[in-house]
Amino acid sequence: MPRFSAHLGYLFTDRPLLARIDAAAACGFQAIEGRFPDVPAADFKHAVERNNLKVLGINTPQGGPDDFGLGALPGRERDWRAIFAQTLDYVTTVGGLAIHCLAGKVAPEHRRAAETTYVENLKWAADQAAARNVKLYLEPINPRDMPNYFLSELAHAADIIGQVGSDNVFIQYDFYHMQIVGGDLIERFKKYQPLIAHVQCSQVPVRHEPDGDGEINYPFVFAEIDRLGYPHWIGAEYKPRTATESGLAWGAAYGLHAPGG
Ligand SMILES: O=C(O)[C@H](O)C(=O)CO
Ligand SMILES: [Mg+2]
Repeated sequence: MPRFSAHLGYLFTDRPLLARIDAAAACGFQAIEGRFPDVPAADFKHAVERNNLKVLGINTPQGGPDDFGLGALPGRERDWRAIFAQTLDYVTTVGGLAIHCLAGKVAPEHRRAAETTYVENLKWAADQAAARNVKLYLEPINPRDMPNYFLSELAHAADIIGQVGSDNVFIQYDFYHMQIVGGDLIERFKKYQPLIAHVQCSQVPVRHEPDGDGEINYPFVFAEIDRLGYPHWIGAEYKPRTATESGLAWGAAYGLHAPGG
Protein backbone atom coordinates (compact mmCIF):
# COMPACT_ATOMS: atom_id res chain seq x y z
CA MET A 1 0.00 0.00 0.00
CA PRO A 2 1.55 3.34 -1.04
CA ARG A 3 2.45 5.65 1.85
CA PHE A 4 2.54 9.41 1.36
CA SER A 5 4.65 12.15 2.84
CA ALA A 6 3.74 15.86 2.67
CA HIS A 7 6.36 18.12 1.10
CA LEU A 8 6.12 21.22 3.27
CA GLY A 9 7.73 23.46 0.67
CA TYR A 10 4.66 22.93 -1.51
CA LEU A 11 1.69 21.89 0.66
CA PHE A 12 -0.05 24.01 3.29
CA THR A 13 2.08 27.02 2.32
CA ASP A 14 -0.62 29.48 3.40
CA ARG A 15 0.69 29.14 7.00
CA PRO A 16 4.04 29.09 8.83
CA LEU A 17 6.15 25.94 8.76
CA LEU A 18 5.24 24.58 12.20
CA ALA A 19 1.54 24.94 11.45
CA ARG A 20 2.13 23.04 8.19
CA ILE A 21 3.38 20.09 10.24
CA ASP A 22 0.15 20.10 12.27
CA ALA A 23 -1.90 20.41 9.07
CA ALA A 24 -0.13 17.49 7.39
CA ALA A 25 -0.95 15.21 10.32
CA ALA A 26 -4.57 16.43 10.43
CA CYS A 27 -4.93 15.40 6.76
CA GLY A 28 -3.66 11.87 7.31
CA PHE A 29 -0.03 12.21 6.19
CA GLN A 30 2.28 10.10 8.32
CA ALA A 31 5.53 11.65 7.15
CA ILE A 32 6.92 14.99 6.03
CA GLU A 33 9.82 16.23 3.91
CA GLY A 34 10.93 19.52 2.46
CA ARG A 35 13.37 22.36 2.07
CA PHE A 36 15.81 23.41 4.74
CA PRO A 37 13.52 24.58 7.58
CA ASP A 38 13.36 28.24 8.60
CA VAL A 39 12.70 27.42 12.27
CA PRO A 40 14.99 26.14 15.05
CA ALA A 41 15.46 22.37 14.98
CA ALA A 42 14.12 21.97 18.53
CA ASP A 43 10.81 23.61 17.55
CA PHE A 44 10.58 21.48 14.40
CA LYS A 45 11.26 18.32 16.42
CA HIS A 46 8.62 19.24 18.96
CA ALA A 47 6.00 19.78 16.24
CA VAL A 48 6.89 16.47 14.61
CA GLU A 49 6.72 14.59 17.88
CA ARG A 50 3.40 16.04 19.01
CA ASN A 51 1.97 14.86 15.67
CA ASN A 52 3.70 11.47 15.67
CA LEU A 53 5.16 12.06 12.18
CA LYS A 54 8.28 10.69 10.52
CA VAL A 55 10.78 13.11 9.00
CA LEU A 56 12.12 11.93 5.63
CA GLY A 57 14.47 14.05 3.51
CA ILE A 58 15.46 17.66 4.03
CA ASN A 59 17.15 19.65 1.27
CA THR A 60 20.49 21.31 1.73
CA PRO A 61 20.01 25.11 1.74
CA GLN A 62 19.84 26.76 -1.67
CA GLY A 63 22.79 29.10 -1.04
CA GLY A 64 22.51 32.59 -2.51
CA PRO A 65 19.45 33.92 -4.35
CA ASP A 66 20.87 32.84 -7.73
CA ASP A 67 21.99 29.41 -6.54
CA PHE A 68 19.89 26.28 -6.35
CA GLY A 69 22.29 24.42 -4.13
CA LEU A 70 26.07 24.39 -3.92
CA GLY A 71 26.97 20.71 -4.30
CA ALA A 72 28.47 20.93 -7.78
CA LEU A 73 29.76 24.49 -7.78
CA PRO A 74 33.54 24.66 -8.35
CA GLY A 75 35.17 27.10 -5.96
CA ARG A 76 32.34 26.86 -3.40
CA GLU A 77 33.58 23.71 -1.66
CA ARG A 78 34.03 25.39 1.71
CA ASP A 79 30.52 26.82 1.56
CA TRP A 80 29.22 23.39 0.58
CA ARG A 81 30.86 21.73 3.55
CA ALA A 82 29.44 24.37 5.87
CA ILE A 83 25.86 24.06 4.64
CA PHE A 84 26.07 20.29 4.48
CA ALA A 85 27.29 20.12 8.10
CA GLN A 86 24.47 22.46 9.10
CA THR A 87 21.92 20.23 7.33
CA LEU A 88 23.31 17.04 8.83
CA ASP A 89 23.08 18.52 12.32
CA TYR A 90 19.51 19.62 11.67
CA VAL A 91 18.42 16.29 10.21
CA THR A 92 19.91 14.27 13.05
CA THR A 93 18.36 16.58 15.66
CA VAL A 94 14.87 16.14 14.19
CA GLY A 95 15.29 12.40 13.56
CA GLY A 96 15.24 12.69 9.75
CA LEU A 97 16.28 9.91 7.39
CA ALA A 98 18.00 11.69 4.51
CA ILE A 99 19.45 14.81 2.92
CA HIS A 100 18.66 15.84 -0.65
CA CYS A 101 21.94 17.32 -1.89
CA LEU A 102 21.04 20.16 -4.24
CA ALA A 103 23.65 20.37 -6.99
CA GLY A 104 23.27 23.99 -8.07
CA LYS A 105 23.23 25.77 -11.42
CA VAL A 106 26.30 25.52 -13.61
CA ALA A 107 27.08 27.28 -16.91
CA PRO A 108 27.75 24.85 -19.81
CA GLU A 109 31.46 25.71 -19.94
CA HIS A 110 31.91 24.74 -16.28
CA ARG A 111 30.13 21.39 -16.37
CA ARG A 112 33.28 19.29 -16.54
CA ALA A 113 34.77 20.94 -13.45
CA ALA A 114 31.39 20.73 -11.75
CA GLU A 115 31.28 16.98 -12.25
CA THR A 116 34.56 16.57 -10.36
CA THR A 117 33.41 18.94 -7.64
CA TYR A 118 30.08 17.18 -7.14
CA VAL A 119 31.68 13.74 -6.93
CA GLU A 120 34.34 14.90 -4.46
CA ASN A 121 31.84 16.82 -2.33
CA LEU A 122 29.52 13.83 -2.23
CA LYS A 123 32.31 11.43 -1.27
CA TRP A 124 33.06 13.60 1.73
CA ALA A 125 29.38 14.09 2.58
CA ALA A 126 28.48 10.41 2.18
CA ASP A 127 31.02 9.46 4.85
CA GLN A 128 29.79 12.15 7.23
CA ALA A 129 26.17 11.11 6.73
CA ALA A 130 26.79 7.37 6.99
CA ALA A 131 28.47 7.89 10.36
CA ARG A 132 25.19 9.40 11.58
CA ASN A 133 22.89 6.94 9.83
CA VAL A 134 21.56 9.48 7.31
CA LYS A 135 21.19 8.77 3.58
CA LEU A 136 21.99 11.15 0.73
CA TYR A 137 19.60 11.70 -2.17
CA LEU A 138 20.34 13.11 -5.62
CA GLU A 139 17.38 14.31 -7.67
CA PRO A 140 17.44 15.05 -11.41
CA ILE A 141 15.42 18.27 -11.95
CA ASN A 142 14.03 19.17 -15.37
CA PRO A 143 15.81 21.97 -17.27
CA ARG A 144 12.56 23.63 -18.37
CA ASP A 145 11.86 24.69 -14.79
CA MET A 146 15.50 25.00 -13.73
CA PRO A 147 17.77 25.97 -16.65
CA ASN A 148 21.43 25.11 -16.07
CA TYR A 149 20.69 22.96 -13.03
CA PHE A 150 23.62 20.56 -13.00
CA LEU A 151 21.64 17.32 -12.61
CA SER A 152 18.72 16.80 -14.97
CA GLU A 153 19.26 13.29 -16.37
CA LEU A 154 18.50 10.09 -14.51
CA ALA A 155 21.41 8.21 -16.07
CA HIS A 156 23.71 11.02 -14.98
CA ALA A 157 22.54 10.69 -11.36
CA ALA A 158 23.26 6.95 -11.47
CA ASP A 159 26.68 7.61 -12.99
CA ILE A 160 27.53 10.16 -10.27
CA ILE A 161 26.51 7.63 -7.62
CA GLY A 162 28.84 5.09 -9.24
CA GLN A 163 31.71 7.56 -9.19
CA VAL A 164 31.08 8.43 -5.54
CA GLY A 165 31.28 4.73 -4.78
CA SER A 166 29.34 4.84 -1.53
CA ASP A 167 26.36 2.65 -0.70
CA ASN A 168 24.83 5.61 1.14
CA VAL A 169 23.86 7.72 -1.91
CA PHE A 170 20.53 7.20 -3.69
CA ILE A 171 18.23 8.63 -6.33
CA GLN A 172 15.16 10.69 -5.46
CA TYR A 173 12.93 9.87 -8.44
CA ASP A 174 10.42 12.65 -8.99
CA PHE A 175 7.81 11.51 -11.52
CA TYR A 176 7.15 15.13 -12.50
CA HIS A 177 10.74 15.77 -13.59
CA MET A 178 11.09 12.28 -15.03
CA GLN A 179 8.03 12.73 -17.23
CA ILE A 180 9.36 16.03 -18.61
CA VAL A 181 12.85 14.61 -19.16
CA GLY A 182 12.20 11.42 -21.08
CA GLY A 183 8.93 9.86 -19.89
CA ASP A 184 8.85 6.05 -19.98
CA LEU A 185 8.24 6.33 -16.26
CA ILE A 186 7.85 2.72 -15.21
CA GLU A 187 10.58 1.19 -17.40
CA ARG A 188 13.08 3.75 -16.18
CA PHE A 189 11.92 3.27 -12.61
CA LYS A 190 12.54 -0.48 -12.95
CA LYS A 191 15.96 0.06 -14.48
CA TYR A 192 17.15 2.23 -11.60
CA GLN A 193 15.01 0.76 -8.82
CA PRO A 194 17.97 -0.55 -6.77
CA LEU A 195 19.21 3.03 -6.48
CA ILE A 196 15.84 4.67 -5.81
CA ALA A 197 15.18 5.41 -2.14
CA HIS A 198 12.46 8.01 -2.49
CA VAL A 199 9.92 9.12 -5.11
CA GLN A 200 7.83 12.27 -5.48
CA CYS A 201 4.67 13.01 -7.42
CA SER A 202 2.74 15.80 -9.11
CA GLN A 203 0.91 16.19 -12.38
CA VAL A 204 2.37 17.30 -15.74
CA PRO A 205 2.30 19.73 -17.53
CA VAL A 206 0.93 21.74 -14.60
CA ARG A 207 2.55 20.76 -11.33
CA HIS A 208 -0.67 20.30 -9.41
CA GLU A 209 -2.38 17.41 -7.60
CA PRO A 210 -1.49 13.89 -8.87
CA ASP A 211 -5.05 13.33 -10.06
CA GLY A 212 -6.70 12.63 -13.42
CA ASP A 213 -6.09 16.05 -14.96
CA GLY A 214 -2.75 15.63 -16.72
CA GLU A 215 -0.32 13.38 -18.54
CA ILE A 216 0.51 10.94 -15.75
CA ASN A 217 -1.88 8.12 -14.82
CA TYR A 218 -1.05 8.10 -11.11
CA PRO A 219 -3.37 5.34 -9.92
CA PHE A 220 -1.50 3.09 -12.35
CA VAL A 221 1.93 4.42 -11.34
CA PHE A 222 1.28 4.01 -7.61
CA ALA A 223 -0.10 0.50 -8.06
CA GLU A 224 2.77 -0.47 -10.33
CA ILE A 225 5.60 0.67 -8.06
CA ASP A 226 3.81 -1.07 -5.20
CA ARG A 227 3.64 -4.25 -7.30
CA LEU A 228 7.36 -3.88 -8.06
CA GLY A 229 8.06 -3.95 -4.33
CA TYR A 230 8.98 -0.30 -3.85
CA PRO A 231 9.14 -0.15 -0.02
CA HIS A 232 9.71 3.56 0.57
CA TRP A 233 7.52 6.66 0.86
CA ILE A 234 5.97 8.75 -1.92
CA GLY A 235 6.42 12.49 -1.48
CA ALA A 236 3.41 14.65 -2.36
CA GLU A 237 5.29 17.54 -3.92
CA TYR A 238 2.79 19.57 -5.91
CA LYS A 239 1.32 23.05 -6.12
CA PRO A 240 -2.28 22.73 -4.89
CA ARG A 241 -4.84 24.36 -7.19
CA THR A 242 -6.46 26.04 -4.17
CA ALA A 243 -6.17 25.17 -0.47
CA THR A 244 -4.24 21.94 0.09
CA GLU A 245 -7.07 20.51 2.20
CA SER A 246 -9.68 20.89 -0.54
CA GLY A 247 -7.55 19.06 -3.12
CA LEU A 248 -6.93 15.74 -1.39
CA ALA A 249 -9.51 13.63 -3.25
CA TRP A 250 -6.65 12.04 -5.22
CA GLY A 251 -5.35 10.58 -1.91
CA ALA A 252 -8.63 9.31 -0.45
CA ALA A 253 -7.79 5.72 -1.41
CA TYR A 254 -4.51 6.07 0.53
CA GLY A 255 -5.92 7.50 3.75
CA LEU A 256 -5.60 11.23 3.00
CA HIS A 257 -8.52 13.52 3.79
CA ALA A 258 -9.56 17.01 4.77
CA PRO A 259 -9.17 17.62 8.54
CA GLY A 260 -11.78 15.67 10.45
CA GLY A 261 -12.68 13.73 7.30
O1 LIG B 1 11.99 20.72 -7.09
C1 LIG B 1 11.99 19.54 -6.72
O2 LIG B 1 11.36 18.69 -7.32
C2 LIG B 1 12.82 19.10 -5.53
O3 LIG B 1 12.28 17.91 -5.01
C3 LIG B 1 13.02 20.06 -4.48
O4 LIG B 1 12.79 19.78 -3.32
C4 LIG B 1 13.59 21.36 -4.77
O5 LIG B 1 13.28 22.27 -3.72
MG1 LIG C 1 11.14 16.82 -6.44
